[in-house]
Amino acid sequence: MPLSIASDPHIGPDAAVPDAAALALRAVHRAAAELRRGTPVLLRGGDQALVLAAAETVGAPGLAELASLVRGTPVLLLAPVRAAAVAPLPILRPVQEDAVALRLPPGLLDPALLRSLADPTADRLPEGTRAERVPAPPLAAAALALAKLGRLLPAVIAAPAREGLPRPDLLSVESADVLAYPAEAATTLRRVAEAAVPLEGAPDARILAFRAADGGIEHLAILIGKPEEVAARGGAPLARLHSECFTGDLLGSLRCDCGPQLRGAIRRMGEAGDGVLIYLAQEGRGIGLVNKLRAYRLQDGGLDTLDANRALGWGADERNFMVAATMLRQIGIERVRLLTNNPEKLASLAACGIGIEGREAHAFAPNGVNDGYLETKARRFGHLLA
Ligand SMILES: Nc1nc2c(ncn2[C@@H]2O[C@H](COP(=O)(O)OP(=O)(O)OP(=O)(O)O)[C@@H](O)[C@H]2O)c(=O)[nH]1
Ligand SMILES: [Zn+2]
Repeated sequence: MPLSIASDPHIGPDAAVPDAAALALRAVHRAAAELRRGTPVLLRGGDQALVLAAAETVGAPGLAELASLVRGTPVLLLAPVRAAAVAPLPILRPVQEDAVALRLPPGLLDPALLRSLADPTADRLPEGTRAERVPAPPLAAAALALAKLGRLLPAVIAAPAREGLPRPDLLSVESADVLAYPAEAATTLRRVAEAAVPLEGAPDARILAFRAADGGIEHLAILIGKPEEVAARGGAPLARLHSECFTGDLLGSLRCDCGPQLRGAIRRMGEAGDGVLIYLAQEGRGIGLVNKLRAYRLQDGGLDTLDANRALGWGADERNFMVAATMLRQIGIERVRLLTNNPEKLASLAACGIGIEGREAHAFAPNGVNDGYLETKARRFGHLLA
């Protein structure tokens, strides 16, 4: 039978015209993908327009394309902590701004140098490289936020767009849409697949996959027993928000406690009979696997897990727990007993409207490698040890 769009009850008469929110998500996701492949994009806000490319991915062709699209000399936008490392201020004063702009000496705009300025784990900066601080252009904060949405280092080369843009091949995105993207994307999460997957220690398990309209990676809910029925009876099921950790969850890395926490939560829910584990595609506390590996390099050089994130230009914890709250609500769970040691997780989930009926400690003994990491989580993130 030929496919008939009109017969699909989910596609109404206006379906050919995506609404403004869908267009905004689409534009941001496409723009982040352009940055990932080293292509310039146009960032607009009010009467301002910046052309930018990611320092980490841009090659010589991308830089030449950028130069043809802008007026003036491009500047390098960096997160303040990274800027302080490559262009220290003469006197120490508190850094207030979201982004710092650096002007590079003429003729020094080459991809390898940009990468060295952006990435504290890349090749050392050539001796005598001088970068001068200049006022950051409008939209600089949104420019860095867009790079971060692409899981790239927050480091972009940027200049005001030349008159007459946009060009048809240049992707354009609104700065307000970039800043609103994480919360907007979370509201569009929908269930797309479900199957029983018996697990060791919890044979009565199902996996539900949730996809957002942004085109991003799916988040998963692992339901053990019938937590939605516990909720329907007025109870608060055991719940765990677990952020993806490729190294710990899959490979059994000893650097962190994620593997034992993941399997321990499943075992505990299996013993209790019911529970829900939200498995968030927010690797490395939201910075992505590539940046987490960079953070590990910095930790091997003496920084702790928090300062390593900051040295890369990221915040200490970049996760968005609105995703978890939306998924829980769609499953029918409004109140939980949360397995966690992290007070920030409790506060964030509560701020997203999920009732916290109690906290269940979820600590595992150090393994001889992750001792410093656990100690840092307690001392600097305020993790509760019992
Ligand atoms: N950036 C960064 N991420 C890390 C590091 N070590 C582990 N992670 C990530 O941290 C996340 C694990 O955090 P969770 O276990 O969900 O949460 P938590 O903040 O430790 O709080 P708990 O609920 O008490 O476990 C995973 O995404 C890991 O990939 C690190 O050194 N740097
Ligand atoms: Zn881990």
